[in-house]
Amino acid sequence: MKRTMSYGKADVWVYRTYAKPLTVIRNIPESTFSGRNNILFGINVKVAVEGEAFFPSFKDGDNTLVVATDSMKNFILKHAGDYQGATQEGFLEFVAQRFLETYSHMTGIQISGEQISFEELPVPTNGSFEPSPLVFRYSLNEQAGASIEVTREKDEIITTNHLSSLKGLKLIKVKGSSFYGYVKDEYTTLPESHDRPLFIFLNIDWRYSDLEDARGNTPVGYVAAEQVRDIAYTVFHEENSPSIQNLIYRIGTRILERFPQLAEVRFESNNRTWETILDEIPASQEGKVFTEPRPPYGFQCFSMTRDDLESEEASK
Ligand SMILES: O=c1[nH]c(=O)c2[nH]c(=O)[nH]c2[nH]1
Repeated sequence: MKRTMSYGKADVWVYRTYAKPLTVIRNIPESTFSGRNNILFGINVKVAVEGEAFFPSFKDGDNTLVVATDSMKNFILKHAGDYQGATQEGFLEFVAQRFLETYSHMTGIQISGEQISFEELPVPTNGSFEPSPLVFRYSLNEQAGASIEVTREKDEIITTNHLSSLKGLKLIKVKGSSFYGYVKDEYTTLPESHDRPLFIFLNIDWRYSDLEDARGNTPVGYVAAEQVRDIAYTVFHEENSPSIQNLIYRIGTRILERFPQLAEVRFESNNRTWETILDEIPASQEGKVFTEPRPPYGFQCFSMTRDDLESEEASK
């Protein structure tokens, strides 16, 4: 069995100003997103390096070949200035390739990032409002993520894995969700609900058929996390859900329909349905009062490929 052995640096906060803008995005009906100006390109990077050459550092305390993780941090930051592209995926792959080119005893790099989002702020400009090109607001909302694996094989450096993601999307739908018809046995205490305030946390991952689209180097090939977010909330808005399981299936179907360049979509959802405290408020048409649910929470995991889409279309 292959041993686990890697080391690296996490929480490498990279802020690059005036990176190449991300333009030419595929237009989809669910989203007004048309690109990122990348005036601020911020990523929290984690890198892990692999190589048999590091074994003596673990076994014998021999640091001869150890590249200090502090130097890895500097390496990442320095290369943020050299990156010519417009996407997180492209940047991470670029850095990983440079690591293998620079240090011949490294054989594999696993690198991931979470984009730090800075929101545009409208400022009065020529009689209306335009986004300030100078001041941005740090956002604690959902984030775009990416992970890339690059390996040395003989004399070649190849990218062996990639995944893009949207992390921590939190959506509440105040009515129009149900959950009933499930198994009833001696363990069941949950009342059926025909209209619940459905609060969900979503992590969505997607994989491209062709990595060149993920790099952002092909016209309309890149799928922005903002567009995936917009599809997720639009489907939630449009359709009444009988369960989170079915909701994520429908979101996945829509994502695969809109983006033929994707091979796979994966979900991890959390059920954070609010607890109802007051079902009716006197003198209010339909107001209620809710609070946070008590732990524990439920979750769903599901992955879909284009085969699911084809069988979905065949059954229509
Ligand atoms: O959408 C849901 N799916 C479940 O499987 C489940 N189980 C549960 O208790 N509540 C819910 N909600």
